[in-house]
Amino acid sequence: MNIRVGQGYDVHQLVTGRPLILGGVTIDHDKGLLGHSDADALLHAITDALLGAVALGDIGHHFPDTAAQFKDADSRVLLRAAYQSVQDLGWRVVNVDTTIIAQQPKLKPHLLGMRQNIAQDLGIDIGLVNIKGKTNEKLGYLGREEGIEAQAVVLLVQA
Ligand SMILES: Nc1ccn([C@@H]2O[C@H](COP(=O)(O)O)[C@@H](O)[C@H]2O)c(=O)n1
Ligand SMILES: C[C@@]1(CO)OP(=O)(O)OP(=O)(O)OC[C@H]1O
Repeated sequence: MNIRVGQGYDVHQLVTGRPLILGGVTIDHDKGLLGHSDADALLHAITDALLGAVALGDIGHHFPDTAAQFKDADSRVLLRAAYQSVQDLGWRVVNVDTTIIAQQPKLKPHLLGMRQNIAQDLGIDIGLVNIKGKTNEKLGYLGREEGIEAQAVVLLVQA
């Protein structure tokens, strides 16, 4: 059986006047993430993990932040497109494990919705998608609520 592992990371700045979107869920908060797209750091980390597992580069290579077509893009669309490229090479996701590092807000009430979105976009059972929320114990730029970081690991098997 052929298997592959992929790892992804993303961070976006938290600013006023932007919506906070993580895992495709819009979270009520006084600040949101800044980016060329909707700046969904969690979905970007998963997208990079998928692409990384099959040596297809990274999200910026496939969806450049210089391209007008990706301005304010829905990161679920980018995730699905990246996963299609992975599937076209004969691979499918076994499971996804992720961590979001956010000093605020509390993510726990939103995790189920995020998992549902990701499971739907990858066509897998929700039990194969995990999201862990962490503060940064008030340390550094994450602890000062200047940004939110996400990390992801995916396992693929040859379909
Ligand atoms: N933005 C966050 C951060 C954390 N949680 C939950 O709180 C637990 C404790 O977090 P620490 O960073 O203090 O270890 C964590 O395990 C999460 O369950 C959260 O929901 N949202
Ligand atoms: C997604 C893209 C494209 O809209 O823009 P951003 O929202 O800035 O996100 P980033 O994590 O820098 O990833 C790559 C970009 O090309």
